[in-house]
Amino acid sequence: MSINVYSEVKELKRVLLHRPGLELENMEPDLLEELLFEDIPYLKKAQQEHDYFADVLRTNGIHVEYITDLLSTALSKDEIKKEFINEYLQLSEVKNKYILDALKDYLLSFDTKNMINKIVSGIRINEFKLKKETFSTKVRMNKQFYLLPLPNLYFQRDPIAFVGIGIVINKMRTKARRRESLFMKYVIKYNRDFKNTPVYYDMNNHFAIEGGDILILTDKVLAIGISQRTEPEAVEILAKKLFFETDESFETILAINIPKKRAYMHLDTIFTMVDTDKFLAHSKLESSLLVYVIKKGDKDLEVIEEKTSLEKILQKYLNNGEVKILKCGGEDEIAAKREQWNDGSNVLAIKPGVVIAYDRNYVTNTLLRENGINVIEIPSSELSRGRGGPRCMSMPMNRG
Ligand SMILES: NC(=O)NCCC[C@H](N)C(=O)O
Repeated sequence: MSINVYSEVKELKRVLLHRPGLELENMEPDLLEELLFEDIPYLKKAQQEHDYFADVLRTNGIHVEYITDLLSTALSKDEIKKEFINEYLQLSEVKNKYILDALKDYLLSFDTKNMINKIVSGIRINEFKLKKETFSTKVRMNKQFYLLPLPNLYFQRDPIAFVGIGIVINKMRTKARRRESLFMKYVIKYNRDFKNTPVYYDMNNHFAIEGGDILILTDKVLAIGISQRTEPEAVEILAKKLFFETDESFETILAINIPKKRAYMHLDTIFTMVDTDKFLAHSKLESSLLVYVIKKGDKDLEVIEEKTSLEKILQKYLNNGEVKILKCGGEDEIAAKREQWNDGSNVLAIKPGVVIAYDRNYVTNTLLRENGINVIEIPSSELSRGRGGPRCMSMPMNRG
């Protein structure tokens, strides 16, 4: 099934996930801030919740793929495995030659699937002994991990984005997540099912962009958050690529300037599309917005600034007078803050008007239902501790 994503809400046919694993158990309180977590999910329950999510998708006829399986197929030959490990260790900034060599040997001692699991879960200092110890290895090893875990990998929305028939391989803003994009880079390069997928942005670019900031509103209009994680230069590079170097149908990018703070981490933390004319947003979103409208000019990008309400801007550029924005938590201020904290604004549309949402955000879910949206709830005690919802946990590859 080819890559085809020209909408946020059209029928979802194929989606990419990562089932959380031992990487969650390699977090401890002193590492949380660096690893972008506020709490430690209980792995067994997080896996049950995630399996429930995947089952809901399958029950609705959606083909679920796991990133670790796709990578495992891509790393089918020894020399590709070695190339991947080299690049991964480089990105992990392992500089000491003795440690580097030991890590390469250690990783290559596993079969491909277990090697990938090791890379995701992280490698503790007490897992193996170095053949040679020196002053510098001693100093370097005065910590808990050779390689830190990738606990955010279950948020598959962020390291990449499928756009149209192509892929944006993201340069992640934080060191904690930078290595995640490498997984898809190798899938595109070496997994034959993906060999014709054009790459619209590469992780080697200097400027950060994350998939949670990229929303495909229609086949003509994208919304991209300029956020804590996505820089304007990256938006500019992507806009030029899409408009001038591809045959994609996109004509307009609404670059939405959102507050640069954790509570507004990505555009999809505060704003998701639930139907062709309905959106769900942070209750305080509208007052704080400046939107740059980027269009394809004759030779260069044309940019104008819009400062009216987001509803009006969407009505104008989606050419749809009916656009309505529902507020996370409704009119109850405490519920709005509580449910926003638990990713109430972050739902995944699987068809126009049908969304998957966390069960704990019941005020928002009721409001959605009152507005004609069919809400499928999934359990959320543990998954929500990573500060991402159903949209963050999934990367659509095909929407019909
Ligand atoms: N698109 C999203 O908002 N993804 C959620 C990412 C949460 C993760 N703990 C992070 O801080 O990157």
